[in-house]
Amino acid sequence: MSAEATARAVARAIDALRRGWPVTVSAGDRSLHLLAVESADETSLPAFDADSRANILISAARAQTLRLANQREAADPEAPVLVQRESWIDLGGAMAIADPVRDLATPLKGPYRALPLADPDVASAALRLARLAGILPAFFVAPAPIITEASAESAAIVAFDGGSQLHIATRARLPVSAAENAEIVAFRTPGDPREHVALVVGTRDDSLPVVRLHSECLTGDVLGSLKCDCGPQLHSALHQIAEARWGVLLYLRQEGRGIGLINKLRAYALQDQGFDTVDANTRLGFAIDARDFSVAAQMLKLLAIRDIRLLTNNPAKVAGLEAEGVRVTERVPLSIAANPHNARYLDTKRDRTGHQL
Ligand SMILES: Nc1nc2c(ncn2[C@@H]2O[C@H](COP(=O)(O)OP(=O)(O)OP(=O)(O)O)[C@@H](O)[C@H]2O)c(=O)[nH]1
Ligand SMILES: [Zn+2]
Repeated sequence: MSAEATARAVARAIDALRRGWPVTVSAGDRSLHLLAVESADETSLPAFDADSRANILISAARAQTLRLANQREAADPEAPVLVQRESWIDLGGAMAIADPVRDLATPLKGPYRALPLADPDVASAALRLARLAGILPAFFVAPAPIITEASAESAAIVAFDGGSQLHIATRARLPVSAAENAEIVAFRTPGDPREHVALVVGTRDDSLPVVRLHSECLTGDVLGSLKCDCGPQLHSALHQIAEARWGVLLYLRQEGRGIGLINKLRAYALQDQGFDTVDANTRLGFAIDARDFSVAAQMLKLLAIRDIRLLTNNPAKVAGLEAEGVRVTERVPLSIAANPHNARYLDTKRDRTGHQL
């Protein structure tokens, strides 16, 4: 299959997962037939697994909270773990395994036992697919081969994130309140519905552009959430770029550090229970930061920009760009005054995710 065909297969599998349809993830002749726990219901589950024998695939990070009786601790929080299906684990029980927000309300049953995984690479790709679909990383695994709605290859799922075949779809003048002289450039990847954009501000010349990589935050960017610093960072970045000779704001559709809006809001519900932003992601079964900044490097390349001054407090953004051949000649900090609602979040970024101010 061509790269575009395999990417399309991944897109179909993402769509199927969100609709609650079973999918197959495979590598060569090794396959897992899966039904997402989050989108399963009283009709789809018995159709998928008539004898209630489907084991449940989750990530190591989530398994750690569930305290599986015989699990060895995995170094990788996103490593796959297969939980043995016990007779008392019905759909509600599976949801309690999948969704940490319910941990306080549903005192967890147990003990849970881990089973050996025959194809950990295929299972890992399945967990990654759940993240791309913006659902909880938890699946029923069919005990025997079945026919599913969509089938994706594990290598294509891994490649999907990188924005292969990214291209400029269109561009237009877009005067904004921070800068009347601006142009919006829209990017597209076949098969990936996330449309990233760049706002090129000012008139390009030989000087180094000031660049900001901004990951989408609906709550902060649009609703003015006080829980994070995204909205003020977005506006401050636009003004700083406008004050420079020229520059670019890349608006990356990586809501919730790449776990999607609904999973981010689940992380907020966990923060209401007392967990910080790092532990909330881990309890959901995700990495602390699931973003891939190589797509930003590709966008810069398509804009013919190689050397930049980068507005950020996050060294991972500098490293992510440099690994893809962008030269960050200077990191310019972007600090925002704290408020009572985001002070802990900003402290956590400084203390636990290496942000520098
Ligand atoms: N999962 C999760 N995502 C969050 C949370 N708070 C904010 N975000 C997301 O974090 C991203 C904001 O990160 P950025 O401002 O781009 O980058 P950063 O890593 O903080 O680095 P800077 O460049 O220093 O701002 C957005 O996608 C937000 O939706 C949270 O508590 N949990
Ligand atoms: Zn935010």
